[in-house]
Amino acid sequence: MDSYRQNYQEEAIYLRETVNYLSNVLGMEQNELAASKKNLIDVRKEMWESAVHVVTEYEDFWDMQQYLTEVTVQTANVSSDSKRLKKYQKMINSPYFGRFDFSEEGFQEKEKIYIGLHNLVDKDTQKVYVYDWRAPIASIFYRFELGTAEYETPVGMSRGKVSLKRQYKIKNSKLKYFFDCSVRITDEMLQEVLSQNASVKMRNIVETIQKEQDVIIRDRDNELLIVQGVAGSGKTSIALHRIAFLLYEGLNSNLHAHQVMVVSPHSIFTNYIESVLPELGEENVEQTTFDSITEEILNHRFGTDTRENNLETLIQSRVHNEGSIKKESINFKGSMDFKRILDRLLWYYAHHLIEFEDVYYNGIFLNTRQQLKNRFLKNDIGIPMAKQLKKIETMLLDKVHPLQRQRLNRLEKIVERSEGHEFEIKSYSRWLSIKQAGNFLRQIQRFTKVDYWDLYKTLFTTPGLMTKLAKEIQLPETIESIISMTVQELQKGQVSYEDYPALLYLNLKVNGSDWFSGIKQVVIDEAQDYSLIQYEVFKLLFKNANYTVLGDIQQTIEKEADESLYEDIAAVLAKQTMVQLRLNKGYRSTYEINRFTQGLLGISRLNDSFERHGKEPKVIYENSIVKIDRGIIQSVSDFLEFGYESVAVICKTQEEAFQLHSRLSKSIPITLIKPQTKAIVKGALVIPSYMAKGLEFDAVIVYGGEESNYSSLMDKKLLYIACSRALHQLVVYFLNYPEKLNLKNTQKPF
Ligand SMILES: Nc1ncnc2c1ncn2[C@@H]1O[C@H](COP(=O)(O)OP(=O)(O)OP(=O)(O)O)[C@@H](O)[C@H]1O
Repeated sequence: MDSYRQNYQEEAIYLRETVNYLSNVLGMEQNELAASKKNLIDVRKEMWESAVHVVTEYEDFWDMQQYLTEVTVQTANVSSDSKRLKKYQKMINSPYFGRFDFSEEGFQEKEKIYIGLHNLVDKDTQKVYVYDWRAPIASIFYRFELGTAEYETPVGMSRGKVSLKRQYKIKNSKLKYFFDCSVRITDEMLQEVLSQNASVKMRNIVETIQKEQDVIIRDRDNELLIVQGVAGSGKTSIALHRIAFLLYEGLNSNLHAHQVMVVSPHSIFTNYIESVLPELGEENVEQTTFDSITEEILNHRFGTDTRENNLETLIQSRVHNEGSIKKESINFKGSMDFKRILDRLLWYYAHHLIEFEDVYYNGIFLNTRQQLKNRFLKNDIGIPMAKQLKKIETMLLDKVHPLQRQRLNRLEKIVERSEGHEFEIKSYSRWLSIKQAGNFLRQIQRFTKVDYWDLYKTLFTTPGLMTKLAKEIQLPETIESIISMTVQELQKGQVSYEDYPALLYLNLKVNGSDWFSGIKQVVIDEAQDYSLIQYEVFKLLFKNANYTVLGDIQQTIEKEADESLYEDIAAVLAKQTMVQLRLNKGYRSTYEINRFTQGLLGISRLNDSFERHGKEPKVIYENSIVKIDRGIIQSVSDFLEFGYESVAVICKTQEEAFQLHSRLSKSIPITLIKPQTKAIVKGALVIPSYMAKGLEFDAVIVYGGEESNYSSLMDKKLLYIACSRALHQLVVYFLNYPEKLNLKNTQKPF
């Protein structure tokens, strides 16, 4: 018998043993779940039949409480039993995907380590059938070639030798094939995974995690992990696998899914990634977008301007002068300089703009204005301003309280003497007393109430205040235009999108925040899209959290940014330990598409890309829109016919997408993706470039329009983002020849 067949037989036997054990476990788990469900029903029934339904005495309450506790315990049992059952059900289809043989230093025996989605251990014999991919020893599989290897254990590094690495394809509990990979996880498996169709949901990559990705996933030493990764390098996938890893680790350190927050760019993205963790056997974590944080904390006070609206305005108005002021305004209002000005505004307000008054109650002296001011400014423990002022208000009201009683007595005497209220002396006096107390409260609230919105308006509407506060800070040359643009908007009662982070910052500084204080881990994807003030807001919101921040400088569109952004982010978040890592290899697109997209940005030294080959991208230019439309319709039909499941026609703006969709939809079924869209569907769709960020499609058709459409650097980045969404095929349509873009592979000269 040749060695492959012999190995095959051995592997088939091991798989059978594993599946048999799993089937037994599944049977037991099913029984346990059935038992715990029955217990829950019994307890509920007993509670309904025996416990009192109306609590009248303390004993009733006690009785009820005991039932409720029992119901809670049984519900938790059902939930954990069904979670375990699901885990094993998922495992039985494919219990493991990899193996390596490891001889640990100091031990004779060679261990066969099988790696799968979860641990599988025989409770009686302690035999480990499968190790969870997140277990410390499993890191060897992802990081080491044949030969010496090491992994971290709670008592230090453990070293040894790897003598075999093997990968498996197991489906429906049957071994399809396996192969040995002497160097690293072979490209063969990765080729197969990457050549599949794109899905409307992101998938897990646990079988093919690459070494450099594994380093990021398993980092435990740093409170802040920053990753710069090129398009398609796996940043989002890794972020999610990292969460799964941290939750696994968290079994000991008590990290739970509800303590993890993923900040996503938009709700389509939220929907796109939400199945990965459940696929990995973990509960879904909290997800939010900056826009929903804004809405929630600012309590819908300023309308509903969204990031998408803002981008749309910015991209469309670029050609006009207001575009550049708008851009300057966005840059300035998101900068650390502006944050410093806001800090000074808060200081200035506290020291100069709160008009404390001497306080009397019915002629009785309570406090001088100076006493109140001193008390307010002596804020050793940094209580937020609004809370500090509230304390002063409470102190004054406490002083007034006993005086109010005396005042009521006096009022009763006065009312008694006056005409017209003989039969309502008490109630009328009380009414007078309440009215006077209200007046007193309004009087002190002239200085104890502070509104972050008033503060912000003051900054822009008080002549010279911005310059005064900006001492030694370099204001933009266009500051006067920015101020007058802002004042005009404020006068119309409008608040621009770029004002939101500053308003949030002021709000959180003035009122304090306990909104997300329970969050222990924060993942910020598309990190390049947030301004430094937004990071200041994150820092105030997620005070007690560690951060994983992932971005790609090449995909920045609102502002000019370089890699110093990451240093700035690190400075803002100010964590004790941090590391910055890079992912330079793109996995999403074919080699040809990768080369093309990088050429768009004029990158001379091309980033690495995984060598999966496909067709060269095409650039087609036509001399009329009608011909372009006809071409797009043909391309969409060809791609769908070929078997691609997702074909995206990417336009620069929403406006363009809308127009194009209304023309195309007369000839083919095609979906328009709008800012309100919550989820991507299969088939053909039209989508604006900035909404396609983070997503991917089998084939991408870029509607280029006029060449001038993509002439500025920001536009080129939009084009880059659009093109880098393609997995297998890319076509770009232009109206007339795009001279300046220096595109290769142009076809169809007319
Ligand atoms: N190790 C891997 N094994 C299999 N697939 C991978 C691997 N790494 C990345 N991929 C695939 O590459 C594609 C891109 O991954 P992902 O979206 O996470 O990249 P990204 O860096 O966030 O991209 P972008 O910045 O362009 O949005 C996905 O289809 C993902 O499944």
